[in-house]
Amino acid sequence: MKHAIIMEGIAKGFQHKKVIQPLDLTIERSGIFGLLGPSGCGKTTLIKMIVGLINPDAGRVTVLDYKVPNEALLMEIGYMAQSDALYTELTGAENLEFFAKLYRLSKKERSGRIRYAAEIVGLTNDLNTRVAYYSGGMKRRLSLAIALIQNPEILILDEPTVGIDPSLKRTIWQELERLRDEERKTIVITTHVMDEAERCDKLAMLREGAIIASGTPAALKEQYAVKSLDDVFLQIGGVR
Ligand SMILES: Nc1ncnc2c1ncn2[C@@H]1O[C@H](COP(=O)(O)OP(=O)(O)OP(=O)(O)O)[C@@H](O)[C@H]1O
Repeated sequence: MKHAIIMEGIAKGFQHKKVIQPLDLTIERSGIFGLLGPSGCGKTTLIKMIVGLINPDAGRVTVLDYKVPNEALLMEIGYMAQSDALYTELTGAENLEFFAKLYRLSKKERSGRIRYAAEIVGLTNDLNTRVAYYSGGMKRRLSLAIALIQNPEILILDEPTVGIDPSLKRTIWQELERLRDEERKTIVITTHVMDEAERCDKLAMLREGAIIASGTPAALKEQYAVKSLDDVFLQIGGVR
């Protein structure tokens, strides 16, 4: 299987407003794919359709050869949403334990995966604190740890590093690259941050629900004859 994600003829509207124009998108296995575009262009809507959280009005989504939605796929997708869905009355460790159990990991697997995920997001020393006392950034990090917990084939991360300090951001990116290189994982991220976009293998740029450019960061810069992805972004976001 060459492609992890195939979207064909996908369209979506909310209350008569077209949010995703009919579009096709394929995402290869084992790579980091970035979705870029101005606020409100439809990035989150698009990834929610990959995860199976919302149904497209038209078209078909296939993930790892399964037609979405599919229950078996839940095990294979780690999803970090933009808003945190955490149990604030529980500690960080209890949240991780809860999700690890949901994915039916054995006791031994659970403790190993919790240790790993907490380490990656720098929460090892805060695991026994109730999430109600976490800062915004700590909650984001816990959400990322939950996305990693069952060791999924595909990670879908909606602005994963917002509110995360530069040194931890570096650790997280190193781990995403390791997951791609050593474990052949597929990672899809949305971002507004251009240095992150530079690290993606491929990008799709969205505007008003349509993909208006896609390719490697280098190819996009060449296409728009500019030196930085910021300039590509500005042209796409600004020029109509
Ligand atoms: N459930 C909904 N009901 C109505 N409108 C919605 C709904 N979800 C999204 N929208 C609208 O769809 C458009 C695209 O939203 P979406 O969240 O996909 O954008 P985005 O590119 O992820 O934005 P951002 O970068 O700000 O997160 C917006 O105009 C938004 O208001």
